[in-house]
Amino acid sequence: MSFERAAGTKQVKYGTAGFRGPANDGQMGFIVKRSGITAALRSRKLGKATGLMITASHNPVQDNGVKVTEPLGEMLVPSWEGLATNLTNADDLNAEVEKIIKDEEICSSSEGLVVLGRDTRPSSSELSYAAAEGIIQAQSRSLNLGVVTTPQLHYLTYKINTGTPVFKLDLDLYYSDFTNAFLEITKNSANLGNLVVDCANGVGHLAGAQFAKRLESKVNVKLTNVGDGQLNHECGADFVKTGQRAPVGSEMEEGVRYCSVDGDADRLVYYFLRNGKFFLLDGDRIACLIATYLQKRLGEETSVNFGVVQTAYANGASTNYLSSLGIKTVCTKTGVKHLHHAALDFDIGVYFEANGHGTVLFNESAIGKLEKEGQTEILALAKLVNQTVGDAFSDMLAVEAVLHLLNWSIEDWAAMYSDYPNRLMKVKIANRADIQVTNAERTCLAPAGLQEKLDALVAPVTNGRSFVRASGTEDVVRVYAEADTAENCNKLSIDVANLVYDMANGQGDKPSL
Ligand SMILES: CC(=O)N[C@H]1[C@@H](OP(=O)(O)O)O[C@H](CO)[C@@H](O)[C@@H]1O
Ligand SMILES: [Mg+2]
Repeated sequence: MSFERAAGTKQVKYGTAGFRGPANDGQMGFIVKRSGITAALRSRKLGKATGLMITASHNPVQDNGVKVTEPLGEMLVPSWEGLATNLTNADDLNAEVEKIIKDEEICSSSEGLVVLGRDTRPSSSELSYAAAEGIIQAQSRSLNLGVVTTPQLHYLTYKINTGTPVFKLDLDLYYSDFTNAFLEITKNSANLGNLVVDCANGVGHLAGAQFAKRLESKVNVKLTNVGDGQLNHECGADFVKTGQRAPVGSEMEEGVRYCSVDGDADRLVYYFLRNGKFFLLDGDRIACLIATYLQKRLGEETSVNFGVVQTAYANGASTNYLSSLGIKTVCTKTGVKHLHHAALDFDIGVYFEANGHGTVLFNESAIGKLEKEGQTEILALAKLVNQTVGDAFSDMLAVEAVLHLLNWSIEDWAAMYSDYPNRLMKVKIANRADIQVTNAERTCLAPAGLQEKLDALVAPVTNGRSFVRASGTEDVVRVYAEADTAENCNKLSIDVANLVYDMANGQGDKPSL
């Protein structure tokens, strides 16, 4: 694999999920190497360690990708996304690096530190050499964690910047922090029963095995899709959420809780058999479960300001459920960095994308108020969630803990509300940049006139809701529709998809179900 960029190579853009693409078309080597340079320069600029994760998450095994992490585990700041894009597309790499060093006033004698991790894809190991090459070239050291989940990389990057010495940085820190928090919260509980975890044939099986062993006294965890099949193929959180069905390898039984993580273990969805039928509990439900718990425990007199952050893809029934309880909700653009940012406006911000990516953030003021109000249980929960980023395993432990604390079965959780029938479609158009949106992606500005026509299609449909936006990770326009019945929902989504196809230079076959 070459780590150099050939002149004239097509331009790439650092997007919602960093850089992603096929692992074997000759591009990913230089993209990852140059991301190593970006992460190193960012580290030198801040005088703190940054992180670099090689993964393409839920994408097929042939793909790969790379993302840079800020020192406290957040996603790369937007201004540096632009620098990452320029650096990766530069014909003259040295000149671009010099330009960034000058513009960002990076001290020439500074040295960076980049915490490096990778998933289990066959291409990831070689790509980590590309990353290391870039990091060294940019006058920095790399600390290679080897094969880790994305949230483990974020968490350990955070740890190294908050006092843990490099020589003590170890995955055991991650496992013990979260298992200790779980054991503390559940110390008075009996065994919590059976939980089957689909590991998507990815890196999650390593984390899953550790948690299963460390928590065996409390919950009987059984792992499936542990690397014996193809990564993300007919399994994993994305497959289960999109297809609304169980992954391969799950002969589902009544009375058992099931969950799936994705290829890099930062997304989680639950499911179970309800009256013999598959029933999905997605990111919206996880957010609602945690918010319900917080509201019950905080009570009416609390000074803690908490709320839930969603995107337009959140099922309308979940938003209605939260507002019926008087819980504040905010809608942001798609992409966890937007949700994370909005969640910081609350003392306790619960944020989840419908697809199962999310976490709960507790700010300093929340911790102070919780201590004053004697909320030891919620303080224990704050230690159980990985606040750096969405983390499938920490979220799984949080769900298990909250169900226990509420004394709820998975049936009780499912009974919170009934999802409105919904459908997500993809439409291929000549240039997806032609679709311009605003209002947290719920209103389309261009092409001119599209929104008015879309409104006219939605107006007659009971509980109808629909919006369109260009994907940040695929070359498609996404069409979302919701309605009172599956039939109305299907019709609305097809109508809106055809509207986009007709008004925005649709390519290939006309959309159909
Ligand atoms: C509808 C949907 O699920 N969109 C996903 C998807 O983004 P798009 O911009 O829609 O391609 O990938 C993102 C990165 O994983 C994730 O944050 C987001 O929720
Ligand atoms: Mg992922």
